[in-house]
Amino acid sequence: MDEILKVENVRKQYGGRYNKTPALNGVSFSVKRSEFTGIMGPSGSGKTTLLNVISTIDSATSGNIILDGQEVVKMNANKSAKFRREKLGFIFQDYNLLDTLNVHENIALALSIQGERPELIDKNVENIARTLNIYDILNKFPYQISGGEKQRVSAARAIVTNPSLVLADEPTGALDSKSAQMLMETMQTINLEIGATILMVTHDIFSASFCKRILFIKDGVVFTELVCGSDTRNQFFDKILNVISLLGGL
Ligand SMILES: Nc1ncnc2c1ncn2[C@@H]1O[C@H](COP(=O)(O)OP(=O)(O)OP(=O)(O)O)[C@@H](O)[C@H]1O
Repeated sequence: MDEILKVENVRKQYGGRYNKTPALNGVSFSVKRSEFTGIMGPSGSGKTTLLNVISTIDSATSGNIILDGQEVVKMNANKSAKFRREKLGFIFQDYNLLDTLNVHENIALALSIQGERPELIDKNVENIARTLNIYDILNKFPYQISGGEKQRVSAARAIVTNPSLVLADEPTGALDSKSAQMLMETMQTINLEIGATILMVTHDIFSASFCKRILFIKDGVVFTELVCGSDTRNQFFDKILNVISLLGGL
């Protein structure tokens, strides 16, 4: 497996000369193609900042980030908007679906913006909807579906463009435990069956136990990492719990 993402000694400081807040203090790690990696760490440890600098929503103060061969840190605004559209998929805690579009249109939007042919768009949307078990709700609007279904629609929307990397920030944060389990099974499907590379921030050990590797962030650096290897999900859950106890909780 080749490396799709390389994060090298990335620092991020918020504020000006007199009110500096260091958020990232030299983070380094890499992610291989088709890996499902989790990021865990205490509140304020820099997890969201890390996703934001990888996705060019925010700029790093120093360091280097290379995604699919492109240097992210030096991109100008025009290039980074195109980069986000073409290379990244996003799944947020609050879904971010457009209320005036139905499920099919929400999933199709990025492909329409890219100017894909309507027949191809329909085919892609329908294929993903079947895989993620949301085919029957394609004509419904976001207000007519459950939170769990909304999040599976967000997952479909995130991968319909076949992005190099899917970034998920607390995707199960607003879900009850049954919907959270269904979403994590969905994430596993897009990882194993579609081969999507996923980087997911979560506080939730159950959600994290679906990952193949967890990076633990503390005070803006990678403190340690755990690899699932041949562990069962329950064994991996226990190992994650141990590291979190060592960190003094999340
Ligand atoms: N826009 C900002 N301006 C100034 N400081 C910020 C800003 N965003 C984040 N910070 C600070 O940077 C640090 C890291 O924040 P970040 O949101 O990345 O943490 P986090 O690990 O995602 O936390 P949580 O788990 O609570 O969401 C914190 O000290 C936070 O207060």
